[in-house]
Amino acid sequence: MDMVIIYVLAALALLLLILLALLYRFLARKNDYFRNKPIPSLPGPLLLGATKPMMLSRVSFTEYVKSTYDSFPDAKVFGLMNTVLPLYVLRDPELIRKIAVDDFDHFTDHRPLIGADHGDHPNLIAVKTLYALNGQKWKTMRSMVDPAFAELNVKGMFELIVECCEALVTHYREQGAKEWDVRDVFERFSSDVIATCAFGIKFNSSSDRDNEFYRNVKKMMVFGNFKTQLKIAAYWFTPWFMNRFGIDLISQESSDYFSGLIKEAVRTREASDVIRPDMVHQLMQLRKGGMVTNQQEDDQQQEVSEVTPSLPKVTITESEMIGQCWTFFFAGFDTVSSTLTFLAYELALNPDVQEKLSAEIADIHQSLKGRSITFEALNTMKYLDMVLSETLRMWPSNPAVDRLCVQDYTLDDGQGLQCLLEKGTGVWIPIHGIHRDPNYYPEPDKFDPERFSEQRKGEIKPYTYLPFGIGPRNCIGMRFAMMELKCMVYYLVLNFRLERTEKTEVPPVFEKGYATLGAANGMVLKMVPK
Ligand code: HEM
Repeated sequence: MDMVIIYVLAALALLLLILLALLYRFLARKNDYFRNKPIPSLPGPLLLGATKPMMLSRVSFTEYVKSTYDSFPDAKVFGLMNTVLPLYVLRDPELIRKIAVDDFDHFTDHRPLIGADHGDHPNLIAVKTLYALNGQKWKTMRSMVDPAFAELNVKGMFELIVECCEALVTHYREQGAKEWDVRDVFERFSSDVIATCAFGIKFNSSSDRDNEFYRNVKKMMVFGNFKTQLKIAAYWFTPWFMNRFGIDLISQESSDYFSGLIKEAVRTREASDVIRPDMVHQLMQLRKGGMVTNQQEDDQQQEVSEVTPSLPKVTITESEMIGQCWTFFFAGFDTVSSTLTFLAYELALNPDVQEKLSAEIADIHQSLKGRSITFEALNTMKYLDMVLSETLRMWPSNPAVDRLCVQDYTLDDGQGLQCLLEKGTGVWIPIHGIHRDPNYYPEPDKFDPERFSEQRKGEIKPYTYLPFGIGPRNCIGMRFAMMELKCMVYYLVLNFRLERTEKTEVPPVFEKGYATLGAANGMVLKMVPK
């Protein structure tokens, strides 16, 4: 009897060994993906691939993109394994154009970084944001929300942003000349703008420092903790499982709080006919009116118009509406606050640039004779635009953007390089590497807004300046972001001189791991009221 048990156990152990060996062989083959490709590639261990240092949070995403970009100075494209996914890293601007613009229909999707909308579980919100949607659902949603980000509608939100800027400078002026962690200053600002523009509620997080909205934002926007990193890994490896069981990136508590705010705003407005020029209003209009589209109907939410049956009328559901307001968090919180943080840092380190910008702002302020800044006046400020453009070149908040290949594609540079990109593989556009490449930007580590002057901006090679991404899937919030950033910089420089202190970390230390650009230890600067 004992012998039987021993045999069974031995057989099971053998079976396990065989399974492990097969798994090892499968993963090893996968990891060897680029061996027979006509392009160079970066080696890496099984499972973590060449992205190991970033996945183990030993380096920041920004540093990782730069070092890998520099690994193959003569290659137009190279390969690396991002965990178990083969990624083609495009170094050549022409190939970037081909993939992200000309042949976009082969690369319409993102990898499932924060989940993929395979089902319609009511718990899931992150996967309903525009960034996470893929395929036809993305196309339909993008064309629906596009008008909300058009110039006229963005301009409608200008006054709301001015109110946030004025509240911020009033508070910090009252504190006198003092050192501040400007990352914290701008995160509070970013949160107030999202509250007023996307959720329809006013907060002043500079003076009311412990308000519930900001507290909830801070709780939610922590992506570095173990639990969240584990969820992100699970979205990559088993997106269908996460969706099937409704496991969202956002905790249930945060989801309930923010969704509740939007539902409440909708109820109040429906009851009172109040019109506020914000995103809730835009999306409510969309819900009421729907949108006529020629796109294929593959979505339960599409209704066929009675008048023109061939043109389905698409409306937005409540959970999709909530998802689009959430987009502001995922896409517009860190991006805006980190750009402002690094802009303030550069102004403190480059007093000549700060002085020139201050002079332009003072001129405009004088011409307004004490009135608040206007949308039109802001857009006449050329030097402000140059300073912001240079900040976004040196410090793009998204160091790289990705695309997922949805149909086999032959990459052809027209000069002998031909390489098959299979469906399911990924593509990276290494923005930070390109922006710091001396071939495109001489002295790339120098903060020099003159690169974007009327005389010199023509020297910038097409497809080498990509802070907002590229092609039909670029940043839909670009206009909104530029307005928000410029408005804040106007008020900041009008009211304060920014100074470097002993506590200012030069160069800055970046947050480690797979995250957008962020100053790990904050960014201490002195704000001296003028
Ligand atoms: C400094 C500010 C910002 C920067 C640098 C920035 C940059 C980017 C980049 C690089 C992408 C990916 C584009 C691509 O893959 O080609 C993106 C996507 C996106 N951004 Fe922004 N962004 C900023 C602010 C905002 C704001 C304020 C919003 C407002 C909601 C926003 C909404 C979005 C959305 C919805 C997407 C996904 C678009 C899609 O997949 O169709 N962004 N952004």
